[in-house]
Amino acid sequence: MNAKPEQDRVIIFDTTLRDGEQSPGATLNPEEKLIIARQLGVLGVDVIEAGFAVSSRGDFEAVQKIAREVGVLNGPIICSLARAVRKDIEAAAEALKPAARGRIHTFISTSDIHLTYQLKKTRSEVLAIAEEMVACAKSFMEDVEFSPMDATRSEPEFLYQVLERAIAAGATTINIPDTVGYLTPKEIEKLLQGIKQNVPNINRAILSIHTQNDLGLATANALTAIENGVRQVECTINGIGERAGNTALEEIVMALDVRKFYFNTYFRRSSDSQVPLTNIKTTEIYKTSRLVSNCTGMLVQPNKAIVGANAFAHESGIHQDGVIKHRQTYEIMEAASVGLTENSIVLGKHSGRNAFRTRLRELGFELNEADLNKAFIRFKEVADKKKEVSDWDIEVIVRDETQIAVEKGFQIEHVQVSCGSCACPTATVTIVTPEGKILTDAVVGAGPVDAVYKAINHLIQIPNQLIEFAVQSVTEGIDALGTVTVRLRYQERIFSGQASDTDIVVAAACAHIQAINRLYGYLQRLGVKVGVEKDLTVSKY
Ligand SMILES: CC(=O)SCCNC(=O)CCNC(=O)[C@H](O)C(C)(C)COP(=O)(O)OP(=O)(O)OC[C@H]1O[C@@H](n2cnc3c(N)ncnc32)[C@H](O)[C@@H]1OP(=O)(O)O
Ligand SMILES: CC(C)C(=O)C(=O)O
Ligand SMILES: [Mg+2]
Repeated sequence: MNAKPEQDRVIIFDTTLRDGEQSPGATLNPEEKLIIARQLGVLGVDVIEAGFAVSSRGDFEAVQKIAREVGVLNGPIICSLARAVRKDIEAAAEALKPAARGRIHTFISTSDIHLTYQLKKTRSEVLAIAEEMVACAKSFMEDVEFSPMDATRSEPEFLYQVLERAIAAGATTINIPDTVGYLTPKEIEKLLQGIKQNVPNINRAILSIHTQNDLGLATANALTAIENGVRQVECTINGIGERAGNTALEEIVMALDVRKFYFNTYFRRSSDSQVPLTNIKTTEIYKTSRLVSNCTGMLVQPNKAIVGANAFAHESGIHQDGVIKHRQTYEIMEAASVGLTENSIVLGKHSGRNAFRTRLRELGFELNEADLNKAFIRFKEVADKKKEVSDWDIEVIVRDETQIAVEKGFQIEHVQVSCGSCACPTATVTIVTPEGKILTDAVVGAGPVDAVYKAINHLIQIPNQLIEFAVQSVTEGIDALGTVTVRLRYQERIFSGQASDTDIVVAAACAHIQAINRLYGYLQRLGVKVGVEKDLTVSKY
């Protein structure tokens, strides 16, 4: 029995934890994935693609944990990706067992370029595999999604045949991926009309779209797809994903919200209906965006629609004049609608626990007593250095003090640099190894951060190449918290770290050690011995 397609709203299928995690360097451990999945649940997504269960032990564990803890009754559907390969489908089914509602998403390419060069299979072989593997997934669960990879470069007649067979074999959702981000909106429209006219059983499945952003058209293409009968959109927070990323959840959701009257006409409802077109709690968008950025180390560009730092900022006099006179002269949505708060109580060095806890609650953080105490101590330290502690500062403090997500490993005990126009930048760094050894080294570098990184690398002796270093001022003013993001390369893999402090050299050291710890955890899982135990300057102070 196929599911009855839902026609009156858009199903939000979040793939931050699968396609989003395919962004180079955005690798998440199971604990981090669980933290994000919980927030996606609060945000109200309909489906969480939690990972690709067969791809690694860690991803299997992540899908299973999310299925157990987030995939509860009335919670989101939890999904795992699987190639059209029996062992992938079995792994997905096993990992999804604890979910109240699970979904297997299986896929196989349909374009000739993929068939010839990647799969090395004929069209008739792919047709048979698609049918057989959808049926295999169906033998484990009712909810099965099928994607013809590279659909948008496939020969339409062959695509129609594959889709018809997949639906006949039990696919309840048919997803059309623009895998390489190639089509324009008009072409998306033509493709979808062709599918609706030429796949006789298409009405038995929910039609879905998955758009990549290689030409910057992902959101335009997904919205066009909605106008053409698509009722599920696959998207990611902040638009992260393979290469240039996927369509951003926040863009789709806010377009459907802000332009509701326009989009209503494509649904079975009156054009002035106020009923939301998605189930998303839009006021959770901003917090989710920050969480994903913090966990993945993928910075959000300031001019990013909806969640960028400038998205609600007005710089020029004419715009400021207009907004002061009447907000809607230059704003099409309220900052509060995506969860940006306006401060009424100013938090600073004289604030107490109650004000701090109240603000945390307003920002959506419910901390246990121990975490609250840790965060409060850090808050006081920051408040001693800054006039005013903003919401962004608080968010960073909560992240730094309460996230257990980052791999445990080396810790920075002490960082000191001496530099200046007449001095050789020199860093003295003390670290504590995972075994509790205290190691100190002093190194000269091209600049203070370079000296710190050289000292850390010399102490830890895990080969790595720094490929990205970015400093962002989290808040305004000379006393702002600075966030440093680093990316390290080790062989083919990239590891990221992020940390904040009013001293950017300290933030840089902490971000570097966080990335190193992720690399260290990875090497440990592979059983690779690292060189920290070698002969070094070891001192106790
Ligand atoms: C467009 C997308 O986003 S697709 C999802 C991409 N995501 C990922 O690849 C992340 C997870 N991937 C992985 O961990 C690994 O690639 C694994 C575990 C899936 C497979 O690893 P390996 O067995 O070592 O294969 P490898 O990655 O080298 O090559 C992929 C193989 O799968 C085949 N393949 C690719 N897609 C499919 C598919 N949808 N169905 C069946 N087979 C497929 C390829 O033809 C190739 O087969 P071959 O080894 O016989 O030539
Ligand atoms: C696995 C599929 C849906 C995908 O991510 C793509 O084709 O881009
Ligand atoms: Mg994709």
